[in-house]
Amino acid sequence: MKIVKTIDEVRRQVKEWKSQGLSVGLVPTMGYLHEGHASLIDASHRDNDRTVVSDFVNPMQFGPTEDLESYPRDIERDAALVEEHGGDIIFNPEPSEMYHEGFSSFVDMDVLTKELCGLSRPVHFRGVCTVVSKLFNIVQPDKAYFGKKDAQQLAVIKHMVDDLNMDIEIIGCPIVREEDGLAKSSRNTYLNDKERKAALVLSQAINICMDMVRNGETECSKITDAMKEHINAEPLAKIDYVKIVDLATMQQIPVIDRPALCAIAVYIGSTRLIDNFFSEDI
Ligand SMILES: Nc1ncnc2c1ncn2[C@@H]1O[C@H](COP(=O)(O)OP(=O)(O)OP(=O)(O)O)[C@@H](O)[C@H]1O
Ligand SMILES: CC(C)(CO)[C@@H](O)C(=O)[O-]
Ligand code: BAL
Repeated sequence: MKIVKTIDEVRRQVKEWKSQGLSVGLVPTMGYLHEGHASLIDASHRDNDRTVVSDFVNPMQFGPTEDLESYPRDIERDAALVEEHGGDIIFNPEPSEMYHEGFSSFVDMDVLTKELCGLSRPVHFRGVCTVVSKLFNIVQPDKAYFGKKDAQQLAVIKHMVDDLNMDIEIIGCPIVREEDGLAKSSRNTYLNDKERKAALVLSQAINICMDMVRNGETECSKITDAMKEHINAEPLAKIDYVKIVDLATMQQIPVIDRPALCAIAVYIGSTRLIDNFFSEDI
């Protein structure tokens, strides 16, 4: 398992693999890897001959008041996890390698990026689409793996690949949770003990939604009201959004009468966490 810092080196390696007829999977990450990332690496290792894991805290997807500087980083620990799960390369570029002086080309998207996280993080998806396009161009994988935890991101990437005719299969992988239900996330490390307990309101609210849908409730406002009531009872929690949207467009719907996504973002203290549930997964 190699840690690679330059675009040239990744390209040389992937070309060599492809000349031998080997298939290549890509797992894009921002590092500080946990079992959620490990599940994506496992899936890629199962499906492909070789797996590239990118490990890059992408400055372009952070707003000016967000946590770019404090985002946790530990490349040695990440390398051990990637090796353990059968990854072949970690691509860990410096920002200057990805964004050379004079960089001025962007990949942006309308509609899907204007709801949910895109409302609270207006520059976020332009940064994600741009860096993921670059990673796709650098690695040219057969398949790329994304977690359903970032459900809107997964929908946006699938849409981008379709719109721009990128010849890459996008695989969505299930959310990996802590034993008590909290979705695993690198940002969970920001939580103190009290906040860690309070953070359970996210998965509990998602469970409320799942139970109501399982019991036949289709009226979105009834479901989201029950979820909001539960979250608002926790003094450390502050709702960013609790919404049910059309999975294809990310626009809010009044009734669950098509494949839908229930998505939430909640501040626990100053840490913003997300969770969700795909109606199709019931
Ligand atoms: N709990 C999880 N289950 C499944 N996939 C996950 C999980 N957490 C992250 N991923 C996926 O891993 C990929 C890289 O995500 P990222 O490096 O941002 O990790 P993260 O833990 O989501 O970080 P953050 O705390 O910044 O949201 C994304 O496709 C993301 O959806
Ligand atoms: C896809 C991604 C690696 C792009 O920086 C990031 O948004 C993430 O970690 O989900
Ligand atoms: N997993 C999404 C990366 C971000 O929050 O910027």
